[in-house]
Amino acid sequence: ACQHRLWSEIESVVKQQVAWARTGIGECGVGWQLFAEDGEMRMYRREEEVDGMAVDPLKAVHTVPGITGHEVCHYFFGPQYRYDWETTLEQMTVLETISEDTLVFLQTHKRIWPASQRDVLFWSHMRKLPNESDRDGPDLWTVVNNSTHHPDYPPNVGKCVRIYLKVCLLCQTRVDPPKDGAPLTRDNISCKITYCSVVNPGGWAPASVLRAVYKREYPKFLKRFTAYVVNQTKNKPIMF
Ligand SMILES: Cc1cccc(-c2n[nH]cc2-c2ccc(F)c(-c3ccc(S(=O)(=O)CCO)cc3)c2)n1
Repeated sequence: ACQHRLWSEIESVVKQQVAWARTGIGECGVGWQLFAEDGEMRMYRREEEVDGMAVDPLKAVHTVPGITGHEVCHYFFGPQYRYDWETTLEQMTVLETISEDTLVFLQTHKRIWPASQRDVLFWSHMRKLPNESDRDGPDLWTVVNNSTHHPDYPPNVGKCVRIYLKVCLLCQTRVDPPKDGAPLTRDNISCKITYCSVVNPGGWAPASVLRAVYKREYPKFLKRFTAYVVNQTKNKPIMF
C-alpha cells in the first residue's frame, strides 16, 4: 500500500497525531479543563470555535488492567466489532480496503436533536510503533481515523451533514511480570490508553447542545469500549 494515493497523507497524519497523543496534558498548552473523571479515566477538553461552531479538542487518558494495546486497537479498528460497542452508530460501510491495516469508512450516526443527522467519511489506519522509551518493552499500538473524500460520496448531498474528524487512539501496554517466574497472565498486564479527537460538526449545531452531548457521550464511549475489549479477550490468549 506504499504507492496508494493516501499513503503520504497517512504517514504525515499518523506521525502528527501520535506526537500529539504522546504530549502530556500539562504540555498541551493553556485552556485544557478536566471535564470527566471515573476511576483511572480522565477526560480533558479545550473550548475552541471555528466559524462559530464548537470544535473542542478532546484528550482522554485511561488505564485498563488485563488487556494489551494490540487488543485495544484490534477491536477499535475492526469493522466487524463496531456495532457491538459504538452505540450512536446507525450505518457503517467499508468503502475501500486499501490494505489489511487501512480502511475507508462511511458512517451515519444517530441524530443529535435539534441539529441535522451527521455522517462521516474517514480513512482508518492501524499501526504498531516501536517503544522508543524502553527498547525491550512492549510496542505501542495506534489507530488513527482521519476524514477524507471519496468521489462516490460527496458531502451534504442527502439528509446528513458531513462532519470532519481527526481521532487518535494510542495504546501502551505495561507488563508487571510475576515474581516467581510463573507464566504471564492477564493479571500481569495493563494498557494505558490515550484517545484524542477533534470534531468539526460541518454545519450549524448549537455549541451548547454539542458540548452537553460530548460531555455525556465521550466518557460513556470510552468506558463501554474498554469494557467490551476486556469482555472479548478475557478467555483468549494474550495478543501482544
Ligand atoms: C462518542 C461520541 C462523542 C461525541 C458525540 C457522539 C455522538 N452522539 N450522537 C452522535 C454522535 C456522533 C456523531 C457523528 C460522529 F462522527 C460521531 C463519531 C464519534 C467517534 C468516532 S471514532 O472514530 O472515535 C470511532 C469510530 O466510530 C467516529 C464518529 C459521533 N459520540
